[in-house]
Amino acid sequence: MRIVTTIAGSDSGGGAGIQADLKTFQELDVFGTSVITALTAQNTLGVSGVLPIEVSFIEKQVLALLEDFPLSAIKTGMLFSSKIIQVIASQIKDLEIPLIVDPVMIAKGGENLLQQEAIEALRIYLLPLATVLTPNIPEAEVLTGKKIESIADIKHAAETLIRLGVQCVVIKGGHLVDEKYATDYVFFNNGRTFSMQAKRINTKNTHGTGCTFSAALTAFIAQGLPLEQAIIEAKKFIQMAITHDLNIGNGHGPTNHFAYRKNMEISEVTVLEA
Ligand SMILES: Nc1ncnc2c1ncn2[C@@H]1O[C@H](COP(=O)(O)OP(=O)(O)O)[C@@H](O)[C@H]1O
Ligand SMILES: Cc1ncc(COP(=O)(O)OP(=O)(O)O)c(N)n1
Repeated sequence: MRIVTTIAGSDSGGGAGIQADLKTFQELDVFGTSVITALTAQNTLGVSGVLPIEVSFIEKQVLALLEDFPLSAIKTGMLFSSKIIQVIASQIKDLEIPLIVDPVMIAKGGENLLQQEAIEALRIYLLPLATVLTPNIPEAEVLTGKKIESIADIKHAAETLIRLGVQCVVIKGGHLVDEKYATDYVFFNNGRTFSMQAKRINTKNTHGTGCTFSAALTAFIAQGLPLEQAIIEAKKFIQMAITHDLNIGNGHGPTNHFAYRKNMEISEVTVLEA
């Protein structure tokens, strides 16, 4: 049994954050552990409160895991502050364990999940450690300081992020204006690049899509899938989860973490070579 961990914030509503990650891990047959960086009071309508955990206690959680578990992969999500980022980076920097960094910044409702002052810390301390970085378009814009309005801009953003030390970057296209497809763009530090195109599902229930995608990627990497295959399989997982979305709550409902295991419907993901 492969063991993985997620270092992220708790979503009381269960659709994103630690809860989405652990559900995804369970569905993909890896044993999930967690380090909670912050509590959020959250539901499908939005975030009504954020309570960061004391940095020394976050450090303690990481230590507790490292002294007992041979982790096969580590994922980070909501990290909230520069102090939290620095402590986590120094605790994991010498581990030779794949690191998947989902640079969570803003919740769907617009609430800040990462303080403004922490962006530089992400760039300096965490990105150089990342095996895979999975920004959405607004996150890629913030990390590179440049607006993204075209495929050429996506490519430039990826080049900038790779120069910061990231081995592979998946720029997710959920926020792109495209009625037909949800396309994600993948770039490796050896120059290899491809994109993944899937039918855009017309639904408001997309809470936690980014967390779920990166958690699935973490699980597939932990299972030993080659990186390229793990990324494509994670895209299939999220496509199924959105296709069979759950109408839970009154706002943006969660995705369906059960769908992939139940093999609910073959949902096509087309890989396009650059
Ligand atoms: N309506 C949709 N239909 C199909 N796939 C989607 C849809 N919205 C987002 N996705 C996919 O979900 C994943 C998360 O993307 P995105 O929404 O951009 O990230 P985040 O949740 O971090 O904002 C990506 O693979 C993206 O292409
Ligand atoms: C605790 C917590 N972590 C992350 C998020 C953001 O999740 P994401 O997958 O980007 O989905 P949306 O919030 O955009 O729906 C969160 N909301 N809470």
